[in-house]
Amino acid sequence: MNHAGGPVCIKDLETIARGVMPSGAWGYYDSGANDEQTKYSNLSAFDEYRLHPRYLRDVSTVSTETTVLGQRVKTPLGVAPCAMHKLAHADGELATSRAASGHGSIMILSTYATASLEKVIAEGDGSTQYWMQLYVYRERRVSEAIVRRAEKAGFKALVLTVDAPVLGRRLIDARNKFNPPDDLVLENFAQDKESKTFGALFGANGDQSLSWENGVAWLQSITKLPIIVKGILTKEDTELAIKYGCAGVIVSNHGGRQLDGALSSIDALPQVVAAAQDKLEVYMDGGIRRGTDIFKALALGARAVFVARPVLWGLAYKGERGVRHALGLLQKELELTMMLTGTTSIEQIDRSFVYQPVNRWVRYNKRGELVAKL
Ligand SMILES: Cc1cc2nc3c(=O)[nH]c(=O)nc-3n(C[C@H](O)[C@H](O)[C@H](O)COP(=O)(O)O)c2cc1C
Ligand SMILES: O=C(O)C(=O)c1ccccc1
Repeated sequence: MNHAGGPVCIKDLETIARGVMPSGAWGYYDSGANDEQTKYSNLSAFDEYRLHPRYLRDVSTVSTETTVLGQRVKTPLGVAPCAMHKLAHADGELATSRAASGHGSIMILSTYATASLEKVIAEGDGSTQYWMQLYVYRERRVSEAIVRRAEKAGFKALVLTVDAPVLGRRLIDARNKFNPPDDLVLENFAQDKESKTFGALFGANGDQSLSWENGVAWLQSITKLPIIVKGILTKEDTELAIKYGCAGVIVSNHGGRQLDGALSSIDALPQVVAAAQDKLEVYMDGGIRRGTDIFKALALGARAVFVARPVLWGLAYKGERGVRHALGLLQKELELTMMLTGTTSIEQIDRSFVYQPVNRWVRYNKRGELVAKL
């Protein structure tokens, strides 16, 4: 592929990132769990929804402004939490933060970031909301310390990831025997060399006995920040999130990296939206690579969406400028989709703009190529 004129879509960025990243780090970013069924179905499920455009509606001005947790954001497209941005570029999360800040939406910072949360938020210009992602440790003091720092630094919400009581098995990483390089520092909590292996992060430190009571209710008891639960795929868990006073849920399967065979995010979204009944906000991530994907998720009831791998690919391509490029491409594609569907504001995007996936006829093969299925 010729990228001389610069990448024109997220797929181009993926190809470039694959070419420039060391194979171990690339494998870690790219991989899904086991057979990667869920990773691929996050992508192919979007293709099964078709759009229903309306015309002659004056689309000369389009705005993507909306509100999230009661605050205005320029766009409903944010950055999902990802561990270790420094695997992609030496500027790591600081570069991502500067790019996200210009973009004016939300950046969720991973507990396993390679820059401290104070430094990351200091790169923001005030137009972006920062949310802190948490893995809750057996040693609650460690998690509480991160909560206190996030509160003090100005983070607007806590995002509790619930789909990783144990790390999913990623075969590429197993083959590469991949572990974070020694010189990467996870700056948000103290660790020694041994405790930085993936096994230790999730085994020794993580709390596999985490529950709604000792996790979510505990967190509610120690902070006033809104709590968002990330990794919800069912109406039952959405009802529990309401019962436990959460401000929002992120419909997500962790980019297909945890339970292989889990429902794709876009397919899980409608049941979560139905159960939410406007009692909490519903966001989603997983497989967003096009403006049309964002539009479909909004049409099915998401208040905002998040992207992970496209941001990492942008970072690998050109640091801050690369992330700007990735977010800019998606933003432009969203605006184009709005104009071509006859929608000029986010509120106008509703279910009437998507067809239900009655014909499940599009599939990707393992190489990510489109194959039609009867
Ligand atoms: C390399 C990588 C690291 C991730 N690290 C975290 C993490 O630290 N915490 C978390 O909640 N989710 C993590 N995720 C999951 C993402 O937040 C997100 O749910 C998912 O990747 C979205 O799908 P997408 O990559 O198709 O956009 C990670 C994903 C990737 C690809
Ligand atoms: O890779 C992931 O999906 C993830 O959440 C993670 C974070 C830190 C270490 C290992 C895995």
